Amino acid sequence: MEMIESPNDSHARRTANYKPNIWNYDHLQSLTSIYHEDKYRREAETLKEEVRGILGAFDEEDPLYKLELIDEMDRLALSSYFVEEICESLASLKSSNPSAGNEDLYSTALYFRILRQHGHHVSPDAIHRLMDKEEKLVMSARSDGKAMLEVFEASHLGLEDECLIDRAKAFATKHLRLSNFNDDLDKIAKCPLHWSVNWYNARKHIQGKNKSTLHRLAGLSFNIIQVQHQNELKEVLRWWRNLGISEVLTFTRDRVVESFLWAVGVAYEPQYGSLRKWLTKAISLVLIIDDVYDIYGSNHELHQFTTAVERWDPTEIQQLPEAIKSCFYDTINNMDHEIQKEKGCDSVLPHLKKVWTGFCKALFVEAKWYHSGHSPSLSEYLDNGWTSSSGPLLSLHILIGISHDITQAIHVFNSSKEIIRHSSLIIRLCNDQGTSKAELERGDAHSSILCRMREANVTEAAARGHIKSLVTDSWKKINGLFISAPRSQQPMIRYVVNTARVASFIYQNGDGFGVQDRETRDQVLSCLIEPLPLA
Ligand SMILES: CC(C)=CCC/C(C)=C/COP(=O)(O)OP(=O)(O)O
Ligand SMILES: [Mg+2]
Repeated sequence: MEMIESPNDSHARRTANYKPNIWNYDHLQSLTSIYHEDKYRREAETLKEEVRGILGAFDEEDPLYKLELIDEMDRLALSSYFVEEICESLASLKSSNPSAGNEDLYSTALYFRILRQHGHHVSPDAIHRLMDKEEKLVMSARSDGKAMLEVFEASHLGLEDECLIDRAKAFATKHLRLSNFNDDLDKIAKCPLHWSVNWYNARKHIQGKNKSTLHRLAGLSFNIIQVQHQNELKEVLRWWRNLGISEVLTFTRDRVVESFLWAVGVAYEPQYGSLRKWLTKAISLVLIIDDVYDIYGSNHELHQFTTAVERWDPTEIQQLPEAIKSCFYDTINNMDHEIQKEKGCDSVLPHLKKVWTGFCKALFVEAKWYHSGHSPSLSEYLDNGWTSSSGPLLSLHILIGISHDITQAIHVFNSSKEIIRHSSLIIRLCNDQGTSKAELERGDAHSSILCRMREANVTEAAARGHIKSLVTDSWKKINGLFISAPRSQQPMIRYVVNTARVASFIYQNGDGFGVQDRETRDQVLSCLIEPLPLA
C-alpha cells in the first residue's frame, strides 16, 4: 500500500492506485449512428406487428414452439415489447400444463424455467421423474446434450426447500461431461441464463442470425435503443465533467462510463432514461464515497462525514475537501428536484437521506474494523456488508425511477426488504469475489473471502467455494420471494434483482470497475458504442 502525505493534516493518506479513466470523453460526445433515422423506427414498428401475429398463432397445439419463442424473445431483449401477449400465453400454457405425462426432458425443463422466470409457481416433480428415468438408461448411449443444458439452466430456478439445483447440477454435469459438452458447461456454469443480463448478451445472440423477422427486429431494436443510450451517456458525461471531481479528488475512480453500463444492465428499455441517469449518478457517488471511507479518510473525518450525512448538514464536515461535500449534497438535492418535477410528487429527500445514511454508516463500520484491527466473523461482516454493497440504495433509485407513483415505489421498497437484502448480498459477495485479491494485496478492509479463510482456517480456494455456495443460497431465496410476491409488483422487483445480475457480470473475471480495460471495456464497446452490423 502506497501512502501519500496530506498537505493539511498529519493523517497519512492511502491510495488504491486506480488506473486513469481509459475513455476519451470528447470522442464519446461525438458518437453518431445512422439508427436515429425514422425509417428504422418505422421498419421496427412493422416487424413488431408481424411478431405479435406469430406470437398469437400456434396456440395450445404446439406448446414447445411457444416456449422456445418466448425464450428467444427474452434472450434477444425483445420481450418488453410483448409483455401482455407473453403474459397471456404463459397463463394459458400453465392451465393446459404440458408437463403432465410429457416424457421429453428438454421441453419439461424449458417449461419449468420459462414459467418460473416469469413469476409462476410450477413444480419440479416432472423434471425429477424424468431424471430418474434417464439415470436408468444404459449409460453407453449418448446423452441428449440439449436436454442436459436445459436441465442445468432450469436448475437455477430452484427454491430453498428443493433439492433441484444440487441434483440437476450433478446430473447435468455428469451427462454433459460424458457427451463432450465441457466448453458449454464451463460457460453456463459461470453465468447461467437466470443470473445473466439479457441486454449484455443480446448482441451476441443476435449476431449472425438476422435472417428471420424476429432476428431482424432484434437487430434493429438493439441499434435504435443504443442511439438513445448514447445520448443519455453524453448527458451524464456533461454532468460528470461539470462536477470536475476527478481532477480534484485524485484518490478516487473516474468510472462514469462503467456506472452507466451498470444502469443499462439494470434497465435497458427506452422508457427508463431518467432511471439510468439517476442510477448512474448514484453509482458514481457510491464509488467516490466508498473510496473516501476505504482509502482516503481518517477515522475522525469519517466519523464527521457519517454524522453530517445523518443530519444532512454539510457544515458538520470541517476537514474533508470541499469537493466531496459539494458533489455529494448537490447531486442528491438536484436529483430530488428532478424527481419531483418528473414524477409530480413531493420531495423524496427523506427517503434518499435514509438510504445514503445507511450506506455511509455501513462503510463507517468497515472503516472502524480496519482502523482498530478487528477481524469480523463472516456473519458479522455480511450483516453489515449487504448494506455497504449499496444494494438498498440502488434499489430505491431503481424503484423511484420505474414508478409513475412514488407512494407505490416506497411501498414496494418497504415490502421487498428480504429480496433487496438477498440481491444486495449477492452484490457484496460478487464484489468480494472480484476485488478481494487486489484488496488483500493493498491490505484493505476485510472481504467475505478473508473472513471465511480466518474463521474456518481454510485456503483461499476453499473460502471462494463457500462464498459461491452463499450466492446460490441467496438466489434460491430470491426465486421463492419473487414467485410469492404480488403479481403486480413482480415487474418492479425484477429490476431490483437485476442489480445482482449486473454484479455477477461485472465481477465475474475480477474487478470490472477498478480495472477498466478488460471484459468491461469490451462490453462498453459492444453495448454502448458500436452498432450491430445489419444486412
Ligand atoms: C459499482 C457498484 C454499485 C458496486 C457495488 C459494490 C461497491 C460498493 C463497490 C465499490 O467498489 P469496491 O470494489 O472498492 O468495493 P468495497 O470497497 O465495498 O469492497
Ligand atoms: Mg472500496
